[in-house]
Amino acid sequence: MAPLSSTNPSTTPAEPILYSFKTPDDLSKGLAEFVIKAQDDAITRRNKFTLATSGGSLPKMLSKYLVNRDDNRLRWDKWEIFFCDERLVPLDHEDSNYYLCDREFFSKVPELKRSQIHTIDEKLLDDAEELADAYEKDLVAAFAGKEAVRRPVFDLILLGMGPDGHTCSLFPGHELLAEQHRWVAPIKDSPKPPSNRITFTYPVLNHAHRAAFVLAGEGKQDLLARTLDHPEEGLPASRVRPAPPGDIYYFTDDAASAKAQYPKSEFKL
Ligand SMILES: O=C(O)[C@H](O)[C@@H](O)[C@H](O)[C@H](O)COP(=O)(O)O
Repeated sequence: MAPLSSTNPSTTPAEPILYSFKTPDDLSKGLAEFVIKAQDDAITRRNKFTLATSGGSLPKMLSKYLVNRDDNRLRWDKWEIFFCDERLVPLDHEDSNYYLCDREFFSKVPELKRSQIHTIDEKLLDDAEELADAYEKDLVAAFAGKEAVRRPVFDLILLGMGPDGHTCSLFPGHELLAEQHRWVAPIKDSPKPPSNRITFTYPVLNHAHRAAFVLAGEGKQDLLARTLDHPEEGLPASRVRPAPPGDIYYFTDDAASAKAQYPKSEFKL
């Protein structure tokens, strides 16, 4: 695999790196190794690891080989977790991405404190604008360092991809695809229910150190081929191209990558 700490010296975003694993289980194993490497790099650099996660099928695949390890490689106390998008429902609602991630992942890691997980403010559920602004302020606070924060630079952003090519809550043809200022935006007309959500925007996604899509199963074949082989279509997912020195990865199983012509890279750390 390309070295995670490699710097891309040009101003053109790096080309996507596609890893295809034989089975979903192999994918989960590789993903866990990748996350641990990203964690280690981040801790070496800044003594903390900032991760943003999505909902959907991702949390389950992510947690499989990260929880219940006996090798002490995970430095949970250094993790700071955000959500790439969130639905405007209470945190104990089945539709909540936090709820899903907690069920599949966080609750299985007793070392992870609730204060390390940045959830939406439930008091603001009736006001999507205010809620998005409040979540953006959380980002500003978390990324404020010695230098003024111009963009939050996540160590790792983990993404899913919906059947229409959406990622986070950025949907094809939606005006939010053009958002250049807000880091977190409300969306009141999400075609995927529930309709009220907040989402990271491209200014956040495209400034990450590394972003990675995770997709498994035959159902993703056409979508992955469209995204990687036809970026000119401009699907929301293919617009995730972090600025240098950022990198973009695709973690798939062989079923999902079967139709993509895009070259696969050998996965090695
Ligand atoms: O809140 C959401 O709706 C998700 O964050 C969403 O962006 C998800 O990642 C994709 O829809 C892929 O979902 P699957 O992994 O279930 O296909």
